[in-house]
This record gives sequence, structure tokens and C-alpha cells, in this order.
Amino acid sequence: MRLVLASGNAGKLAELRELLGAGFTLHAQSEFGLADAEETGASFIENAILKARHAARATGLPALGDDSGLCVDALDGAPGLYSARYAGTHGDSEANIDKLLRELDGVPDAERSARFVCVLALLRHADDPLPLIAQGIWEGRILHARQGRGGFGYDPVFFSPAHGCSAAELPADIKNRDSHRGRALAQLRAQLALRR
Ligand SMILES: O=P(O)(O)OP(=O)(O)OP(=O)(O)OC[C@H]1O[C@@H](n2cnc3c(O)ncnc32)[C@H](O)[C@@H]1O
Ligand SMILES: [Mg+2]
Repeated sequence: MRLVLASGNAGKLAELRELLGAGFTLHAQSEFGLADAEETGASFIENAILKARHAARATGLPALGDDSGLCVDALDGAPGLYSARYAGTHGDSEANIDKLLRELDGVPDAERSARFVCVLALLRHADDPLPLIAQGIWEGRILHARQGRGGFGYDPVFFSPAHGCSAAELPADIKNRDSHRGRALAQLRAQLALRR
């Protein structure tokens, strides 16, 4: 199956290619010169659909949208939908992490609970009235400083109690298996199998 990933995020592309494996050809939207869709939705689900529809419309291919983010309890769910532009500049992970650590300055471990969320939307074509929607959640807490060099985005400050380390310290295959994105993709696969 040929698919276009409706994302400008290289970290997502690498993870989703690995997760999909053989049997799928996942094209980057940049291969088609596609600019990012406007993320005007009020939820991860709406934004994932907006992204996928935008890419399906422009390419004529089935499209996968990934809208994800980090929700921190002590910040009432922020940065949430706005995770990519938390510090003002879209996609500046270093600035986003710096702001997150500043906002949580002095907050004790017990109050630093957080979760990564990922919604995947698969549209067979731009006017698909029945997109497949899957979601995955990964529970953890926010560290006081960066740890590890793997992954992308907020991974260096996301501690996974189940693994005993930060997301950036996990081997890629373990992150893929257990992450919000890995869980969402497993769910999407199950839905795809049912549809066929
Ligand atoms: O919208 P696209 O083009 O897909 O790319 P994006 O980076 O803007 O992606 P989002 O709008 O979904 O914003 C998600 C934010 O959450 C971060 N994020 C998502 N998944 C993550 C993961 O597995 N590890 C670390 N950070 C993650 C990511 O770096 C972004 O800052
Ligand atoms: Mg985005």
C-alpha cells in the first residue's frame, strides 16, 4: 500500500516507516513539495484529519495524519495541542523544552505527571467520509533536566516509569513498541484488517 505521511516532522516519518514495515511505502509530503496543513482543529482528532485530507487532496494518494503532543497535569494539559509551538516558534524543540522546564520549576516529582498522546487518521482519499482513527497514550512524568540523545521533540525530558529512563534513552525499537505512536499504529492496523 502506498501512503503519504501528512507531516513535516522527520522524527515521526522515521518512526512510522519503521512501524509500518514492509508492505507499506510511506512517502513524505515534502516529496510532493507540500507545505504543512493549517492546524485549526480544537482536538488532536480534528487536526489529524485536517492534515491527512490536505495531503490526500494534493497528492491523490491515501494519506496518514499524525497529530500528537505532550499533556502535563500541573499545566492543565498544556502544551497539549500546541506542543510544537509552545515557546512561540514552530518546531523549536530546544526552546519548547526550556519553556516546559521553566514552567515546572520547583514542582516536585509527584506533581510532574504527563502523557504523550498520538492520534492517527487514515483517509483513503480526500473526500473519504469514513476515516480510520486510532489513538495511543503513553504515561510518564517530566524530568528536571534533559536525559539522553535519542528520539525527537520532548523525548529527553519525558520519563517513562515502565522503562525506568527517559524516552530519549530508549532504543528506537522499544520506543516504537511502547510509545503513544506505537500504540496508535497497532490500533490502526487492527482497524485496517477488519475493513478488508
Ligand atoms: O504537524 P506535523 O507536520 O506532523 O509535525 P509537528 O512537529 O508540528 O507535529 P504536531 O503538530 O503533531 O505537534 C506535536 C509536538 O509534540 C512533539 N511530539 C510528538 N510526538 C513526540 C514523541 O514521540 N516524542 C517527543 N515529542 C513528540 C513534537 O515534537 C511536536 O513538538
Ligand atoms: Mg504540527
